[in-house]
Amino acid sequence: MTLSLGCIADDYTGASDLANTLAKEGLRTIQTIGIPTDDLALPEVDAIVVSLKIRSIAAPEAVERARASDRWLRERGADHVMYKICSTFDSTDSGNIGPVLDSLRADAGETTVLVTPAFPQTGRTVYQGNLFVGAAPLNESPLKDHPLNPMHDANLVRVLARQSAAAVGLVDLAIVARGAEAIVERLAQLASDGNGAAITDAVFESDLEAIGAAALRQRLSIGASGLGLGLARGLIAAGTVRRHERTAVYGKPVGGPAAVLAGSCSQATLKQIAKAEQTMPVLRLDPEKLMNGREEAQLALDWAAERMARTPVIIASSSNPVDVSRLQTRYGRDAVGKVIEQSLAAIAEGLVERGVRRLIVAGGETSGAVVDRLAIPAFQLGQEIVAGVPVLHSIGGRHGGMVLALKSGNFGGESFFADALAIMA
Ligand SMILES: Nc1ncnc2c1ncn2[C@@H]1O[C@H](COP(=O)(O)OP(=O)(O)OP(=O)(O)O)[C@@H](O)[C@H]1O
Ligand SMILES: O=C(O)[C@@H](O)C(=O)CO
Repeated sequence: MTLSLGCIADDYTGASDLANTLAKEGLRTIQTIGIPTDDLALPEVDAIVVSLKIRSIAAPEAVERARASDRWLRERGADHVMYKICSTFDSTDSGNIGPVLDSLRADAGETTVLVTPAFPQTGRTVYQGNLFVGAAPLNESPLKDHPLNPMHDANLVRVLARQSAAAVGLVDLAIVARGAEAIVERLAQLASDGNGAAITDAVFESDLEAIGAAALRQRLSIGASGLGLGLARGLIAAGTVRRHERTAVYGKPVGGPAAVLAGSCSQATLKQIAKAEQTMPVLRLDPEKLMNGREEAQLALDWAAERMARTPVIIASSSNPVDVSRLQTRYGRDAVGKVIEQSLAAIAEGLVERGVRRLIVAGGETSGAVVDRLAIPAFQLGQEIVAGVPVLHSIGGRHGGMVLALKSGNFGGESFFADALAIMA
């Protein structure tokens, strides 16, 4: 297999978001969980998205995993590798976007790496280096209260410069609007001024097309699904890849009981749980009890077992920002995140042992913990549920065919869970 595009995603929901975009744009794409073992049979594809769980771990480990994935993708023919980050630039002053950028840039021998988290389909736009979530600057959006990486600065030139050893410049919208050649020229100018990275403005899909065409002249780019759209269109326009309609991969419906696990505390997920509560049973876990032992997870499984033959069930740890911050002050942010993720992963395993084969997970870190626990090696892309969230069909793994949806915390409308269940046969 010779890849036309290699991608590394810093979390699993982000990976399925990107894989969905690439498939929608006509690239035959699969999502792998980490670097697959040699014995995993993969179909012929144009792009692979290697999903990592490195957004919130220590920077040196994140760097090591990203570099290994980059080497694996390039050995399979990928001339261009995109590092997929969150469209809300989720990170802290110690990383991990900057440190990964520095190391992949050195490995690729790149001068100035193009960086843009813009994804207009979900309301993420970048203007004069400032990231907007809908109409709000990043630091005024719900991301200011994120449990793991609260975002307090919308100016990405500043944010990235705090994390990276490289100087960071800007390719502004006026240049982007002039097209790919103007972007390439600006990158060359930024390189000669000593910049190792360039935050790139984008508001419309046409901006992303110009950005994609310019980025393909380089070996490395960093961004969210909007950049993926630009790269995919660029590869097709250049004739490197032939456009493929997304094919049905599903075979027989897997059927059986269905469940939703939510660890995301984003406002979107909180609203989706509240809406679903009107039509299906929801168990709200007590996070304090989860911190203090295993019984809460066992009780959740017993609760689900009584109901799931009749109806899909939702089990959620999600809380509002005040309760999240109270728990974190008591036990520490990392410990809380980890314990709750592992509790939800244990519940997922128990549900699957009890026959669940259709599973929706809300939250990137949560999805990572669940998919790792279930040891699913890769996914083929199914139908899009909403922008950024596809149906995923497992490839390999010890539980046979499963259908999953890994929902980024902030994605989807209020009726997301019911909508997803309706198409996850
Ligand atoms: N009640 C709670 N109190 C504190 N932390 C919680 C609670 N429930 C879940 N968490 C933790 O909050 C974090 C949520 O992160 P996760 O990535 O799963 O969701 P998200 O950030 O909304 O999604 P995404 O990364 O896709 O945008 C996890 O580490 C989870 O364990
Ligand atoms: O880019 C996004 O917003 C999502 O794919 C994501 O990465 C959230 O975890």
